[in-house]
Amino acid sequence: MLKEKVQVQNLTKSFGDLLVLDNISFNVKESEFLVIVGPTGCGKTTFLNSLTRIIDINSGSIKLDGENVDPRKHDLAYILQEYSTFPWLNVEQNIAYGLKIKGMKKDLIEERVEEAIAMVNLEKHRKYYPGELSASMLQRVVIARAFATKPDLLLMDEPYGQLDLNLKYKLEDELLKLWEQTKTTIVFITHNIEEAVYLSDRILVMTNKPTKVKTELINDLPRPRKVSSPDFVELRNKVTELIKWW
Ligand SMILES: Nc1ncnc2c1ncn2[C@@H]1O[C@H](COP(=O)(O)OP(=O)(O)OP(=O)(O)O)[C@@H](O)[C@H]1O
Repeated sequence: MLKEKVQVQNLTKSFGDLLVLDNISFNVKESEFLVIVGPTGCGKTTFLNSLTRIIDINSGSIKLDGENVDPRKHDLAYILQEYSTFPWLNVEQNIAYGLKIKGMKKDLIEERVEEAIAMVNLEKHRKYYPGELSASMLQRVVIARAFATKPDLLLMDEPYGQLDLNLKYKLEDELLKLWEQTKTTIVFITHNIEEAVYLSDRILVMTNKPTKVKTELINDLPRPRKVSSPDFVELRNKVTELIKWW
């Protein structure tokens, strides 16, 4: 039995009179790939900001490994839609940045950077600056930087939302490979139902605001998944029916 890594209990958040997150509870198991899907404006960002304590919540709790989540204590890695590389740092330096901030020793930083560069096949581009890299390479730098910290939890908010389809598929496959290798616990938020079915172990479907967990679906389709297989299409249609925010 895998242990519960994240426990969200009765999480409620409002801005003034606007109730955004309405008594949300769910758990994430260690090494699980959880995908959250929900309508635009349902409070994804509010949820991520609550998790990382950027904003205060009204009530409830978010626990990581049994303790109240605390970015100073826990290693939380974020991958967002915007490429958040530092243009004045090269690939190696970008990957090392978060490790330096954590005060890690130089030897360990070098080891982690090497490992991460190899994981995403950026050996030949280690001295390149972001302005010299393609979109796919930039995304790999961001991924490498996140995995280099060996995070307790990796949070991904629509990371591939703006990429063209072929590139998106390629990066999704790379992400799955890294996830399988590292057994990282991932919470991935998306509007894209096909992406949710392709990636997830479990899908959490959220309602419109005030947002609650509408339902959850276990996704045990065998990997690698084929988007055209009947089982895939059936699950995709099921999630689509459940969401129907349009
Ligand atoms: N600081 C704030 N003050 C007031 N209202 C806010 C604040 N932050 C978010 N909101 C409101 O909370 C609701 C949820 O916003 P949030 O940005 O979390 O949604 P989202 O699901 O991330 O949106 P999208 O799907 O567009 O990315 C919105 O109605 C938004 O206007």
